[in-house]
Amino acid sequence: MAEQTEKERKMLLQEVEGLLSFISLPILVVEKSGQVIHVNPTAEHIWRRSQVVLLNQRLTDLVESTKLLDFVRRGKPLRDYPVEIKDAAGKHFPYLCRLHPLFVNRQVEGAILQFTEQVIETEFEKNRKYATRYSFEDIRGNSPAMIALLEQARKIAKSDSTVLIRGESGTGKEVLAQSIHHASNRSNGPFVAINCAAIPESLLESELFGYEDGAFTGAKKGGKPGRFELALNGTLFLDEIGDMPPFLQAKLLRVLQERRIERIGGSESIPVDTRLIAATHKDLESMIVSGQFREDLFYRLHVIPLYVPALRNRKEDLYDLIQFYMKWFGDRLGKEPKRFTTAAMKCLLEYQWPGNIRELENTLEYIVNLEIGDLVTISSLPASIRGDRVLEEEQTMAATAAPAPPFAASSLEKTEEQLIIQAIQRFGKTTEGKRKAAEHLGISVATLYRRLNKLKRKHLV
Ligand SMILES: Nc1ncnc2c1ncn2[C@@H]1O[C@H](COP(=O)(O)OP(=O)(O)OP(=O)(O)O)[C@@H](O)[C@H]1O
Repeated sequence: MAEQTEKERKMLLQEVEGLLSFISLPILVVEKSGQVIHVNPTAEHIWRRSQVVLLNQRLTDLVESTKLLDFVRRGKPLRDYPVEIKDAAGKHFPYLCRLHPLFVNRQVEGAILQFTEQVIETEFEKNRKYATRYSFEDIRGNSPAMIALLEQARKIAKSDSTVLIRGESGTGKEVLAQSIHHASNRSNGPFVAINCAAIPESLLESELFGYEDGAFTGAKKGGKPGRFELALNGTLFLDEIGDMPPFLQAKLLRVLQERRIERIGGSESIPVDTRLIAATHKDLESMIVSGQFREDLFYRLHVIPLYVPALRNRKEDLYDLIQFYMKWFGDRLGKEPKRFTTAAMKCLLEYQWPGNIRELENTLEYIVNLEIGDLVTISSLPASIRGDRVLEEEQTMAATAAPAPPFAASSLEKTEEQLIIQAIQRFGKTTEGKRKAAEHLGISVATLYRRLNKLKRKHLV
């Protein structure tokens, strides 16, 4: 009988070992005391110790965590509990631990622990993170300025020379940079972007060049590659280069000259195989004169200069872009495209668009979201765009609805007076009422007060 039980126990042990060997994540089985009693081959690989050595270890020798052993003893199941594993060389690596407690007669006897890498991304995730969203086909615009720009950009896409893209904010500089990468011989490599204005100076250096283990207080264990390294065989997009601090301008210049980098706190010189595209909305020439930007760096970057025109300088493209975004947001939000009154369209076409395509995109998203039926009038446009023009449209609409009166300045004036009187009757004469009336009419409060004073003089209000 005892012989039979012993045989079954041995079989069971072999089954456990066999099953564990099929699992590609590192597994430790521990007793309540923390003594390791089973490991799988992946664990040997992760801890860089043989099975025999691991079986003589205790959990606290292998995993850095103040609480894990306590959880084992209490039989507490865990999912994604952050710990650090310690390898034979004493290096620490962040992992997430899953704990499955083992009970016999309701008493905790041990646990199965499974570990998953915490920060190391899969190739798929890496590629998705650094993939481009845009290609030349996505860039809309048939104005002569855009046609010339796109022709030039397509021509230089295949070369490895540094590109400097200039243009106002929101004109599409990053879209162009991505399209160049997409059409280049490096399109299978990553497109890594960094905004030099958005990252604090103190972090920008380590983000760009990376660092070695222990390079500074707070540095991640094991070090970290910088964006230059991440962009290997791909393109590095340095956005807002005009905001790069002087000491980094000097460092970047050296990298461009030597095509090698060194991580902070490291001594190894790493070759840089990445194409550089820089962009800025700043006037670098004036910055050179005022000593804020290095002239030598400017010439290193200015190998292929491209200029993206502001939207107000390519008004030929506006109508098409408005229709495009109306349809695009309509499709995305499941809404029918709306029509514009002539005056509303005129207003959009005459507006100066200081925020360029980004502002246009936001405006169309706003309009598509409005619950106003299918006709967009001036009063549905954002106040910053319609300005004082709402009256103009209401007058035109009133004029088309009623039999056309003989045009006279006085009739226009009367319509305007009527609209103001109606708005005041509707919202009231209080300060809040006047504010609402002004908003409804699409004019500033100051303009409303001026008009009301005039009406008061005529004893109409
Ligand atoms: N030609 C274009 N056709 C369609 N959409 C465009 C075009 N150019 C830009 N866009 C859109 O405009 C928005 C702004 O583009 P992008 O971020 O490339 O501008 P930018 O010039 O890099 O801005 P910033 O200087 O503020 O970083 C993007 O959301 C993009 O979808």
